[in-house]
Amino acid sequence: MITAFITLGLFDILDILLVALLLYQVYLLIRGTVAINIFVGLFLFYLMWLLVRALNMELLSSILGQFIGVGVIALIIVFQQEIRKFLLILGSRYNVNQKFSLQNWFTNDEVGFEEQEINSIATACEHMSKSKTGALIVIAKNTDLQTYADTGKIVNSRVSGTLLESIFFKNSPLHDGAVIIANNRILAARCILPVTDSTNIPGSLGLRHRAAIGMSQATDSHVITVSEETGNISYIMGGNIKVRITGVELKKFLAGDYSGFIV
Ligand SMILES: Nc1ncnc2c1ncn2[C@@H]1O[C@H](COP(=O)(O)OP(=O)(O)OP(=O)(O)O)[C@@H](O)[C@H]1O
Repeated sequence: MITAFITLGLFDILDILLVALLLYQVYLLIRGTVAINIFVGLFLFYLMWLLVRALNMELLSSILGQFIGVGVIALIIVFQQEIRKFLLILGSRYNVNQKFSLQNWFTNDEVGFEEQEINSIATACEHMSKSKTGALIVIAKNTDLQTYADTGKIVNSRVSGTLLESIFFKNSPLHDGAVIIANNRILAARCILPVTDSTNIPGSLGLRHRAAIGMSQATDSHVITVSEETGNISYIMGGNIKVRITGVELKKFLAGDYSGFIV
């Protein structure tokens, strides 16, 4: 044991750091969800197995060992959704599709949000906030949102504040569900988003906000909500929600997160 510590090399330290980083990322991913309880349960189970093995309790250790033996498969089944989310975030953060796309190597036409479009989204949200018109707007980054757009009605129109307001107008046939903005266009309306299973969301926030948080966890897109009940504007990204923001703050967030961004 002591020898092992004495021969601790550079790669061992790197190994430990990488495992710590991995565990931290897993913690960030499952923090606030029911998965954290399962994770703690499994960890305690593993510690117990180590303990009974160290105490040479043959029978118990072989029974627990049987479970540990199929542990990896059980982990994949239990954490199926989290593993999917982790790979999705990893894939879209170091983006695969766009950074390495041949098109980017040969063309220089970055399609970012123009200030005018950011302003029109923010102004529409301000108007809807004043009139207490509920809204749910997803703005794509790297992740392809076509599967989500397919759950609604395709609009495929230039980003316009007036159009956003008309879509969410209470009597409009498209007002229910979410609008998805991608590639600088309003791609679809009436879309259904995945609802988060996080347990640490204030009870005052209903399904619209839970769907916005869920979408920001499942993809790298950022989401805006306007509450029908309070008129509050919220900005959601990576599972975190900034509630009660002003139109000016919304413009600032959008400008920071999307200006010059290849969408
Ligand atoms: N999974 C979902 N995907 C897309 N839109 C959804 C989803 N869930 C709810 N919504 C939209 O949110 C609307 C309001 O839902 P709800 O009142 O439960 O949410 P809320 O967070 O309390 O919103 P508000 O503060 O506006 O009342 C629904 O009518 C629907 O348009």
